[in-house]
Amino acid sequence: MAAIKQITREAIAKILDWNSVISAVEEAMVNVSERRAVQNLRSITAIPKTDNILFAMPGYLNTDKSTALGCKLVTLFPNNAQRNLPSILANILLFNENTGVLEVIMDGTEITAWRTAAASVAATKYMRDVNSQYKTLAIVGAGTQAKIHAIAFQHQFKFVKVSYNIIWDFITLASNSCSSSSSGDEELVINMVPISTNSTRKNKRHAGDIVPNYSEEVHIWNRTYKKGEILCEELHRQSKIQGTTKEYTPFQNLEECIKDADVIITTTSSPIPLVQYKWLKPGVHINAVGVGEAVMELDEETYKSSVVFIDHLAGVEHELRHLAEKGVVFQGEIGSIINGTTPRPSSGQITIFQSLGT
Ligand SMILES: NC(=O)C1=CN([C@@H]2O[C@H](COP(=O)(O)OP(=O)(O)OC[C@H]3O[C@@H](n4cnc5c(N)ncnc54)[C@H](OP(=O)(O)O)[C@@H]3O)[C@@H](O)[C@H]2O)C=CC1
Ligand SMILES: O=C([O-])C1=[NH+]CCC1
Repeated sequence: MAAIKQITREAIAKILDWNSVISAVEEAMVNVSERRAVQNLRSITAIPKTDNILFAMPGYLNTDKSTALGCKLVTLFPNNAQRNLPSILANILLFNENTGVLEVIMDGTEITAWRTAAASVAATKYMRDVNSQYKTLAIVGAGTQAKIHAIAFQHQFKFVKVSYNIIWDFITLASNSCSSSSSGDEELVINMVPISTNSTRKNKRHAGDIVPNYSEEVHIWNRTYKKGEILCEELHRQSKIQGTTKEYTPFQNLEECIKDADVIITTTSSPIPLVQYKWLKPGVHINAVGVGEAVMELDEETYKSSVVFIDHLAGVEHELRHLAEKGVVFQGEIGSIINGTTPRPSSGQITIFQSLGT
């Protein structure tokens, strides 16, 4: 038998890019919904007297483009941060579908991180109106998923509101002479500011100059505030290197963090609800990503007052039975919105993508 090919985490990380991962995940979601992909219930082995879990996630795909028989094995060890290891570690095994011979073992840790964020991106794109404007993104948590979601969402949606001040020589704030327009996902707001009060004068700005202000529109709340602060600094540094100068703000208070958000992403292992319905802005979209034996990031009222879509119906019926028993209705899979068999929710409704994973 031929040697098993091994693909390392570093090799995988080099070839991932957002456009490819997002479109592959969207295609996978459609394949799941059209039952071209065989995705059985995953097995969950909870290790007694710990919070640790081993997931086995087998699958088979047979489409015009590709066939694959594989199994992802994932460990969730929530206290791994103390050991300087990721909480989620994954390996993917690929078999020859004619002989059953194991051909490839690839590291799945990076793929799991990117795939999960790409699924939330796809859900946000398809559950919301195509013309939605996104100004404020709030992320709950500051671990691996929080960081990769921040990067993926900035790639896809650009959540930063840019306002421009035009410097004037005279005081004129007549609103009909202010112009406002939008381009893409960014909002352009032109404010007229009398030059006598504009501090940029000492920097030799001239009347008529347009001065960009970047407002801080990515909010991050974390149980351990310091880690949220460190993540914000890291994301800000990275965006500066890329020349995009985005701002990320850490919050001490969760309500303050999420109350103005257009999109919220929850990425924690909290066993008690963090997000409360009474704090939410009408029409907000939530991607609920935290998953585990007892994880519950949104309160019951939020689920019951929202349109809830998921990634894999059978998996959700099995693993989130407790929510269904409380009356939470799962409307369908994201794949069925992407392929056009289910309409996207109407705007104004609070929407939730409850992610389980694959
Ligand atoms: N849906 C999917 O497809 C996937 C889901 N996941 C799930 O996403 C979640 C995050 O994973 P990952 O980012 O890798 O994990 P990390 O360990 O990197 O981050 C965990 C985050 O959860 C926070 N947290 C843990 N316990 C609590 C609590 N009781 N109350 C509030 N916050 C808490 C931590 O805060 P602090 O810094 O204070 O410790 C930290 O911000 C997990 O539940 C995981 O199972 C992961 C991959 C795929
Ligand atoms: O998709 C995935 O790999 C996981 N979902 C929940 C924990 C791991």
